[in-house]
Amino acid sequence: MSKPIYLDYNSTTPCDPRVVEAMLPYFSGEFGNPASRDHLYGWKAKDAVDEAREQVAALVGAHSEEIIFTSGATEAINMALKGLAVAAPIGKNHIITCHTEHNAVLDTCAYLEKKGLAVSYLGVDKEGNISLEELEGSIRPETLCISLMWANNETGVIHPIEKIGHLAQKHHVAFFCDATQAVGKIPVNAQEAGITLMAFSAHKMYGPKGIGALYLNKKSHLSKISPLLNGGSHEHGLRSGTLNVPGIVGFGQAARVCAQEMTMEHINLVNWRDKLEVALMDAIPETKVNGSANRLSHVSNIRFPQINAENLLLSLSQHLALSRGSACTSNVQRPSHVLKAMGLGDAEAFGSIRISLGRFTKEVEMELVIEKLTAGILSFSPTH
Ligand SMILES: Cc1ncc(COP(=O)(O)O)c(C=O)c1O
Repeated sequence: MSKPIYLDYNSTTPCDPRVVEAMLPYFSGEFGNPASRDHLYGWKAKDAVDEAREQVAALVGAHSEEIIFTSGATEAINMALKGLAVAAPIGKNHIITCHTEHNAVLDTCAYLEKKGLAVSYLGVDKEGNISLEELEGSIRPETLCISLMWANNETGVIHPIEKIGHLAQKHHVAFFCDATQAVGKIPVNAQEAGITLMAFSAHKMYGPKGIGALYLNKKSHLSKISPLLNGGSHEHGLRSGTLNVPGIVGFGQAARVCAQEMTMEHINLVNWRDKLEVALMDAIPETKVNGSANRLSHVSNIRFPQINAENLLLSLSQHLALSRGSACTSNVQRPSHVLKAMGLGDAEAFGSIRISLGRFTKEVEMELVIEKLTAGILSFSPTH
């Protein structure tokens, strides 16, 4: 039986074969610990980590010493927000974020609220955009940090990052950005965007799972954080623990390939994504794209009238691997908090699916996707 067509690249991406090839020697032959300073095994591992750090830094407009390796974006987000809160000067105890952030940010903010910090949550309009006026009006003398994502994982909607960075600098507030869905997909330059700290993850950009990074702008006094993990003083004392050398090498290789190929990928994916949307809107009346204005080229969050996305995707699962939004972490079916924040009702949110294309999507697959989706949706329609 052939595998279903994978259309869930925002959840995770397959490791690029070039990434796997680069990683393989570091599991057994070159197994050294980069912290071993007294022999060749350690030196070779350190050289590989140094090179990968440079590759990752180059992709995001950073210097290599500004990259701290973590186990993924969730850890980097916790490290940034909790680390800032612990290291904050007395009286700096307010964070500004947004209702449409990933749960890694929202849950960390909820934790910090329980610890006594104040958090302001910005709303979004029906396209998923924040208001810069609301953002600036929310900044208080005690504001420690603005935490806003680069691109949304459910809709692909892109925030005006440079303008947010400018506001943060104007008011001397740290700007933490969850750039997990943007890095490797669109040009990201943390320094030019005025970002103080930034989280991202290898498995969203054709690298391995279990490795990510936190960018810390070394020039900014606002980037001071306390570590979550104490131990061997790895990563400038900010993230102790023996480094995941194969993962780091894979991350570096993934960054190198993305830097070379992301512009071409964008051109293909935006074409196919748009064709898909037009075909679905033509075939099924009242089909609407959620957050269509300014978004990543490979993402479509689309809603159909009178369907239940969970049932639809289950019925199509033999042919298509699609998702309802963010990967489900519980058995409870709740409407997407992102779509609700954009003003959708429960039924509209439950009737929405996320299609995310990627590097290994083929143009010839699009016909089958359109055919299967259209037939599936029409078979659920009560008038059919
Ligand atoms: C926007 C965003 N932030 C954070 C994360 C968490 O990333 P990781 O799986 O590397 O912890 C994800 C993954 O779904 C994401 O999409």
